[in-house]
Amino acid sequence: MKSAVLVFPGINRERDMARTLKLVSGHEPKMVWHGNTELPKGTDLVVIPGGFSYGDYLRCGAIAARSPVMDAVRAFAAKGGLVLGVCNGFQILCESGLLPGILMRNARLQFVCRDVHLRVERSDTPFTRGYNAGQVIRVPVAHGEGNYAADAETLKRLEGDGRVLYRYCSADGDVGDLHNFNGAAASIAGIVSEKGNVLGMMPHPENHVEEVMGCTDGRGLFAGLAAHLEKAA
Ligand SMILES: NC(=O)CC[C@H](N)C(=O)O
Repeated sequence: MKSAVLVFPGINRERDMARTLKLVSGHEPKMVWHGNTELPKGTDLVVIPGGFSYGDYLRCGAIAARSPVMDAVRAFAAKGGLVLGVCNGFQILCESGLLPGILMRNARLQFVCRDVHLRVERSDTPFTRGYNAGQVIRVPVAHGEGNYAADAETLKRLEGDGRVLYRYCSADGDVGDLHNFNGAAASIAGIVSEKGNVLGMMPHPENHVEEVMGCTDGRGLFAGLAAHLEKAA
């Protein structure tokens, strides 16, 4: 696995992400500054981490989405390269047009920082193959703008094409509104692009990968990616 972690001014989760990528895959990722116009040679996974790029001014991710490096990411994704965006990374992917829809302010207009449960909707993708379909995992969230929204036609297409990979739920997998803490359409926590190679998700799986973190449920996502890329290599 040859991953690249993008770094924008104000991003603050890039080290957590790099540490997890190394821990789970055994390979050190390359850190890539936003002003770069190229990705490191041989990159097979681009990761856009969480944080507060450009202080969340304008809208979360809106300014970072216009960075020079995003043209390289667009070209990489167009060729089928795997891209993972977590939290601010998901917002950047939506703002850059790599994923449909937007992340609005949380329904109660408050920043939410706590563990939540996610239901893994399918296991036959590079981003979920470390889990079983229907499995419930516990991961942290920390965001003010995670309320996923899209027009009715887009939501219908996402559902119809099986592009919702992660959904907010209760500890036993109930996806009722009660467990949809940020008001996201259809309790959406993570979606993939039409070709299935770009995933954006609001929760932080990279922060639940070791016993010392209190939970290892996030590990499956990275283990699955590493297994997928090793097989492809
Ligand atoms: N953890 C994050 O990436 C936070 C994203 C963004 N700054 C928000 O508050 O919504």
